[in-house]
Amino acid sequence: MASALTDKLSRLVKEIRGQARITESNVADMLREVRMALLEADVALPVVRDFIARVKEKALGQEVMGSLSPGQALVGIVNRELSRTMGEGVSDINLAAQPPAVILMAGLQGAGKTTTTAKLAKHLIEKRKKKVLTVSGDVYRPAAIEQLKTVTKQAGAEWFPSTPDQKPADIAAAALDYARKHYFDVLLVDTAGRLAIDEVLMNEIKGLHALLKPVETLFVVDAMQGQDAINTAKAFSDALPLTGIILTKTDGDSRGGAALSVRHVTGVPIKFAGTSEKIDGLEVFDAERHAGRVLGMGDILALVEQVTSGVDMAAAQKLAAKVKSGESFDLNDFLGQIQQMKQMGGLSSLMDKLPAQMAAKAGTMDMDKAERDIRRKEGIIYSMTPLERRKPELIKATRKRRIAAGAGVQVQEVNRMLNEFGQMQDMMKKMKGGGMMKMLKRMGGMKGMPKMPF
Ligand SMILES: Nc1nc2c(ncn2[C@@H]2O[C@H](COP(=O)(O)OP(=O)(O)OP(=O)(O)O)[C@@H](O)[C@H]2O)c(=O)[nH]1
Repeated sequence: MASALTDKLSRLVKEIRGQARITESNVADMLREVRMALLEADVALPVVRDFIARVKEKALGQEVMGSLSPGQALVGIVNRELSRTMGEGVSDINLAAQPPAVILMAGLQGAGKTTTTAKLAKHLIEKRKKKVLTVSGDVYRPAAIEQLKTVTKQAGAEWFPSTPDQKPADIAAAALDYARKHYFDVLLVDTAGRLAIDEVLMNEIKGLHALLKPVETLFVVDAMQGQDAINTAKAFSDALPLTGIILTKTDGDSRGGAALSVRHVTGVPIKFAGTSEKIDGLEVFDAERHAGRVLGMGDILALVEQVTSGVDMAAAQKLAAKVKSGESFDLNDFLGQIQQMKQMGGLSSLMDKLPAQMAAKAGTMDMDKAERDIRRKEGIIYSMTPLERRKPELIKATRKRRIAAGAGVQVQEVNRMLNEFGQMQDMMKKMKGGGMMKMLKRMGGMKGMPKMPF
């Protein structure tokens, strides 16, 4: 799905290149694709509509900078707007209250509240150096209290006992009293999972909120939850003054569009993301990374930007034309290619941006070694005269020794470089195209990669 969208978008990026402005007509198709991508990622329809309208408003009439096409500029706007929407106000847990600061956890059944309560306890102990007490107000699911006890122990926090025959309000009051008397900094209150349509249970959690006056009321929501997330979030945020969202199960294979819907209707920040079932599987929410995932593009946008901003298009095209016309590829051209790659941030930086499956294939290469090798080659070429760069076959043994000394390498290395260069020249003749251009174009043709805009 992800690569299909990337393919579509990059095709459209290519189609509308060469126009100086973003207009209604040149981006209509692209916006349609973005809309489809968001719907496929389970973002709720009203949220998609609103989002597209905002992007359009931002984008229309915008001048397109430098070598970017309107399509590329638009993809950039979409991505930035998506992360801005999800990322604004992102912050750690607010503990600015007379201790104990109470944190109330709310959400649907199975959203991951109990697990997340313990993860949060661990986070507050380790990162904020707090003394943390947990308590379960879930008197409906018999195993829930025991589950919280077990995970609290794993987190290294203290657990306050409760039993299924107690009222949640009584449990909460007793826990709060205990936390005060024993100087706890934070009291985490886990609650029963409830459906928003269950009025009795919704009233119960409202009562808990009134009693505990929590500094944080966190809505725990499963990233795998589809279109319905918007209704759930709305009902919870109507009933409770939510202060933040924790998105769980982001390690699942959903595209996590629920995040955008939930953020949109509640207006509160997504503070953390659950990344595994384990106790340490909690991360501060990274809006940018999540935006890429919702769009299904990974770091591809960054790569497009890097490639298009780094490559001197004119030089690359000249080189391609030169080789195509049968003129020979010389060491000056080779040097030019090395320099272009450096401008793009070097090999390892390019590799970092590749989609996971390609990066895994490339992972067997020793990047540091490859980059060192390229730098040495560059040094060797710099020690040659312009004529030698054009016609390396003229280089005699004595000159080779001089060149090696100039570049600070062994003569064998100069020989190896010249041999490799010879092989490359042969390959170029066969390919009838520029090396770097060809490589980029090939990358563009690969699954999951954008077509290059030339
Ligand atoms: N993979 C993954 N699993 C998670 C994550 N968070 C929670 N889970 C799992 O989701 C399931 C439900 O989690 P619970 O913490 O029991 O959910 P709950 O909201 O307390 O459930 P109720 O008490 O029934 O309302 C458990 O199997 C957890 O291990 C996460 O971030 N990633």
